[in-house]
Amino acid sequence: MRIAFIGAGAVGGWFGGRLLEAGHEVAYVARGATLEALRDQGLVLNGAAGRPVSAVRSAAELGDCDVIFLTVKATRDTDLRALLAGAPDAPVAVTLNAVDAPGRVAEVVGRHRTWPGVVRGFFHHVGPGRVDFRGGPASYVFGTFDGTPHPLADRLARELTSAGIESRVHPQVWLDLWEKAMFVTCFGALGALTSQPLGALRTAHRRSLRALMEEVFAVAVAAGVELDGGTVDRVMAFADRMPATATSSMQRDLAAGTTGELDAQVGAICRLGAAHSVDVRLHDLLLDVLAPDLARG
Ligand SMILES: NC(=O)C1=CN([C@@H]2O[C@H](COP(=O)(O)OP(=O)(O)OC[C@H]3O[C@@H](n4cnc5c(N)ncnc54)[C@H](OP(=O)(O)O)[C@@H]3O)[C@@H](O)[C@H]2O)C=CC1
Ligand SMILES: CC(C)(CO)C(=O)C(=O)O
Repeated sequence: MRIAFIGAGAVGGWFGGRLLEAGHEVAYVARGATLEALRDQGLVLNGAAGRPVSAVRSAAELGDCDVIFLTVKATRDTDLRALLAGAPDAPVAVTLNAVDAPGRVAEVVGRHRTWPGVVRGFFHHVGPGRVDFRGGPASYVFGTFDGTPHPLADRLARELTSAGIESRVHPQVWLDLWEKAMFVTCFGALGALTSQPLGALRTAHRRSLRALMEEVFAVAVAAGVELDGGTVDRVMAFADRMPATATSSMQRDLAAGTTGELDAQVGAICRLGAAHSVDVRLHDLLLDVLAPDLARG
């Protein structure tokens, strides 16, 4: 397959690198030092030798491809319309940790071309064109926007799995998207507040972690997402299985002094809570403490 990635960071770098190793044609939209590094040294996974890969400045330069992965972060500066301008007419597989990201992509390319998806695994962008995998499942669960089967989606799932990224098409991908949000938003924000990794959050701060997840559950249900009653237990059990030293990318961004995806993750829960009259006071408090400017709008 010919697969494009908009964003050559942790997730885009790892996924593209594995697909390259499996013999697929991969092209990146990148910028600055990452663009130069990809052109000069190729893509480096876990410190191995660089693999040559195609890299361009904009989606309009990509040429035909089967699927476009959107692998940028959902920060306040992320301009999806600009990133997708002139992109080839292919499905856009979304990897962003933000429950409203697929809807925003669909506003640009249409629902028929938007595949919401969920990445699991701990990927680190360790330098321009350099990515490390630091454990977890390395998986991608995705689906079409309305759950309609699509042969190309089935093929992508097979090819990703053969390339070492466990993948499947989920007929109700929104359930998984919210389940992932429950994990990453709660552990990332609580981790940022306490400056602790997952191991401490699921022990010393277990009650708070669970209470945050219960707020996300209530918002999802109020928004019409039919999560089952065992969801919070399942997400806590997932948190128990992940590495104790794990931190979320949002937590690391906050520690580095930027708000990163705080608005797209915590802010989204606050906004949806307000829209559906759900009490999300813990999320409101986190936003207020971690980024008072964002909380004030
Ligand atoms: N990292 C992880 O383990 C996981 C991340 N996720 C989610 O996946 C998404 C991507 O995260 P992650 O890969 O960690 O993020 P990274 O910051 O590592 O990668 C994003 C990349 O997008 C690039 N980018 C941003 N804007 C542009 C632009 N206008 N043109 C070209 N390139 C651009 C950045 O470039 P530059 O380097 O120049 O800033 C960066 O290389 C996020 O929503 C995250 O929450 C989900 C599961 C796991
Ligand atoms: C926590 C993690 C690694 C889980 O996959 C993640 O999604 C992130 O860091 O953004």
